[in-house]
Amino acid sequence: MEKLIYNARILTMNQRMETIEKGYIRIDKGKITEIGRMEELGEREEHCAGVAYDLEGMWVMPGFVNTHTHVPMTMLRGYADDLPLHTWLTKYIFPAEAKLVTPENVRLASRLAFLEMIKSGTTCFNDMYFFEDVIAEEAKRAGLRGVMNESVIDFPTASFRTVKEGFERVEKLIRQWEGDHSIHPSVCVHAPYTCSQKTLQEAKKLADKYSTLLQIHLAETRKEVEDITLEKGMSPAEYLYTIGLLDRNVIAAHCVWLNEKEVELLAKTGTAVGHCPKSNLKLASGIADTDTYIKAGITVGLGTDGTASNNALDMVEEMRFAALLAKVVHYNPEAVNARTALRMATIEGARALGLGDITGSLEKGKRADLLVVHAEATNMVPVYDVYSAIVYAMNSKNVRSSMVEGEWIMRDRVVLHVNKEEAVEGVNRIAAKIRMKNSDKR
Ligand SMILES: CSC[C@H]1O[C@@H](n2cnc3c(O)ncnc32)[C@H](O)[C@@H]1O
Ligand SMILES: [Zn+2]
Repeated sequence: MEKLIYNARILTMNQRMETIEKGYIRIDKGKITEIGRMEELGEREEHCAGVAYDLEGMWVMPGFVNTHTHVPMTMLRGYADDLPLHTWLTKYIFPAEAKLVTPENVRLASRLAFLEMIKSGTTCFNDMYFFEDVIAEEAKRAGLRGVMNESVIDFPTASFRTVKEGFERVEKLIRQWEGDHSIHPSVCVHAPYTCSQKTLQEAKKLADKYSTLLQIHLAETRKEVEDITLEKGMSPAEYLYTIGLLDRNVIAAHCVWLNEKEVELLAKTGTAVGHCPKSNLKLASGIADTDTYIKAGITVGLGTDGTASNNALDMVEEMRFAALLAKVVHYNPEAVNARTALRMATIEGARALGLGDITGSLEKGKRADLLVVHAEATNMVPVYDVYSAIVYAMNSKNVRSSMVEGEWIMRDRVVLHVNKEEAVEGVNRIAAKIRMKNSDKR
C-alpha cells in the first residue's frame, strides 16, 4: 500500500547532504518513488492511494547501518567484562559459546537484540555468528534488513564440525535467500589468527563466486599484530593483501592497528572498515585513527560489535563515541565532525556493506529505510545545526518510529513485530542456566 510522509524536515544524506525544511516522501512497494518540498506536493497529499502521515515537528532521516555485530551475543551481555580481548575470547567467550550456542538460544537472543536495535534506530546490520539461518528468520520477522554471515573459523563449533561443513552452510544460506530484498547472506571468516591461509582464500573465492560481501576481524589488538608479524613476517593487513584477500567486496572490522602502508593498501583495494569505538575502548584494544582512514579514501562505517564487549547495540552512542574519540587522536576538534559521523552511521555504512544503492540515504529509487526523530524533545533544543543536534545531543529515545522496505517496524516507540516479554524472559532463562552451571563448578 502506498504511503505518504509529509510536513517533516528531511535529512537526505545524499551526496550533496541536502536537507528539505518541509518535505514529503512518497513510498510504494518498498521504494522511495518521490521526495521533495511541500510546495511541490501541493494538494496531491489527498491523492495518496494508501495512508498519509503528517509528521509536523519531526525529522525524517535514513536508518542507522550497524556494520559489525554478533546479534545473539545478547545472551552473554555482562558475562565477562573488564578483560583484554585475548583472555576474554579464549578463556570466557569461546568456551561459553561451545555450550550455549544452539539454534533455540540463538533465536531467543536474536529477538532481544532486535528489540534493542530497533529501539535505537538501526534498520540494517551486518552480523557475524553461527546458525545465521535462524538469525535471518528472526530478522525477517522483526522486519530488519540484515547482512547475514555464517562465520567460518578453523575449529569445530556448535554449527559445523569442519571448515568444509562451515562453507557448505554458508552456500546453503546464500541459496536459501536468493532474491530476497532485505536478507543479504554473505561470507565471513573470523580473523587472520583463527583461520589458515587456505580457509581465508577459500572464503574469498566463495564471496566472489556469489558476488557477496566478505567480512573479517582485522588488526584489532597489538597482540594480533605481534603474533601475525612473528608468524607471517608481515603485519595482518599486509598479510591479507599478499594472499589476495583485500578487495572492494571486503569489510574489515576494527582495524585499530594499521600502519601507514596498510592504510594505503586498504584504500588502494577499496577494502572498507567497520569501526567499533566502544568495543575497542572496553577491551582496551585502542582507538582506530578513522580521520586518517577517511582522508586516505577508505570507506568507514560504524559497528557496535557484540553485547558481550560493548555492552549495547545503540548506534546513537556509537556515532557520538566515533566523533569524540577521533578528536583526541590528533588533538584536533575538527576531526570527524558531526556530518562525517552521521555519514559513517548511515550512507558510508551502507557503502561499506555494498548496499549503497539500496539503503543509507533517502533518495528516489532507494529502499525506504528511515527513522522519524522527535526534534522538539528537550534534549535537542535549540537547533542551530541538525547534524550537531543528532550527533552531539540526540539519544536513542528520540527515535520515535522506523521503517524498513517501506514497512513500519516501530511506531511511536512500540516495536511492532518482536514480543518484548518473550524476548526478555527467553534470555533471562538462558542466563539462569549459565549461572547454575557456573555455581555447580565451584
Ligand atoms: C566466528 S563467529 C564470531 C565470533 O567472534 C567472536 N567475537 C566477538 N567479538 C569479537 C571481537 O571483538 N574480536 C574477535 N572475535 C570476537 C564471537 O564470540 C564469535 O565466536
Ligand atoms: Zn566482532
